[in-house]
Amino acid sequence: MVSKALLRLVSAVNRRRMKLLLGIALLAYVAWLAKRVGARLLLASTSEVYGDPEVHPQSEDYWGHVNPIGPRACYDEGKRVAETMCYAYMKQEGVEVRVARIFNTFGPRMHMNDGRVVSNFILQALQGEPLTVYGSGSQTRAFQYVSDLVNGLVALMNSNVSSPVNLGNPEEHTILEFAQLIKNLVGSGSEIQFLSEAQDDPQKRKPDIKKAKLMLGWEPVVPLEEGLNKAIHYFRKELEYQANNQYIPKPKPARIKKGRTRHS
Ligand SMILES: O=c1ccn([C@@H]2O[C@H](COP(=O)(O)OP(=O)(O)O[C@H]3OC[C@@H](O)[C@H](O)[C@H]3O)[C@@H](O)[C@H]2O)c(=O)[nH]1
Repeated sequence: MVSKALLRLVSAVNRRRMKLLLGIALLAYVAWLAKRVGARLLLASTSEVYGDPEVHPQSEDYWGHVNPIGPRACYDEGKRVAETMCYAYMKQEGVEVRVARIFNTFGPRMHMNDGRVVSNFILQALQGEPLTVYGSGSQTRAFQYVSDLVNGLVALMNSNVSSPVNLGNPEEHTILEFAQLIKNLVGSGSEIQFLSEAQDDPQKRKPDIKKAKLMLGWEPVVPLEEGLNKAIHYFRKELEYQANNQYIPKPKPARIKKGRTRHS
């Protein structure tokens, strides 16, 4: 009876809400398991907990600015509640937790269908397709290479820092600058196509990594262009393996406001 009702509930929720519910249920299970076996728990949290920030750059003591009913809310609030649960388990059950707030990360072996800006732009540039910039492209991001993140996570797990720590590369660029950089690195003749802005898209994002530097002795070492060249090499090879070489990443429609497409 209960399981039928649960099945109906699960089938009624869409994928995003499902992710939120399953994420919370899984974390509760993992935290319980960590307590049982005395393990240290790592939460891969995110810069999305800061939402569309009113503080710049974002340091760990900033509480964030998230729209709780917007299209990003399931992800953002899911990660926020995951942090809440970790610290409740730490205080009440004595579970050791480490919380990494991970900023935009990229590198080889990203999924072709990932949908995030790095893989979209590289795949579009490699195939001579327009690079799809959402909104004016004046919003900023700071991208870290995957090996820097891995080193940061290892340092965090080996540390005694139980409060949240930002892991990201503070080199900040507008998305338009980023599109032009990728075009140049690929040597692509693609045009830049401006699409409607994504709803609740954070307008500025850059990690304050003073805490990671001081308490973990960590900072990113891979320059943006070097990391991008490695990612470009990877995607070029992947495309060669595609049967028809016709894969074109599509902008994520669910997060784009309805409106007319503009061309540069
Ligand atoms: O094709 C695209 C894709 C994205 N964008 C823009 O590029 C920026 C970055 O978008 P992404 O989807 O790559 O990533 P976001 O910064 O929005 O969120 C990300 O950041 C933190 C992680 O935890 C999340 O998993 C990830 O979604 C946004 O401003 C977005 O609107 C484009 O202009 N064109």
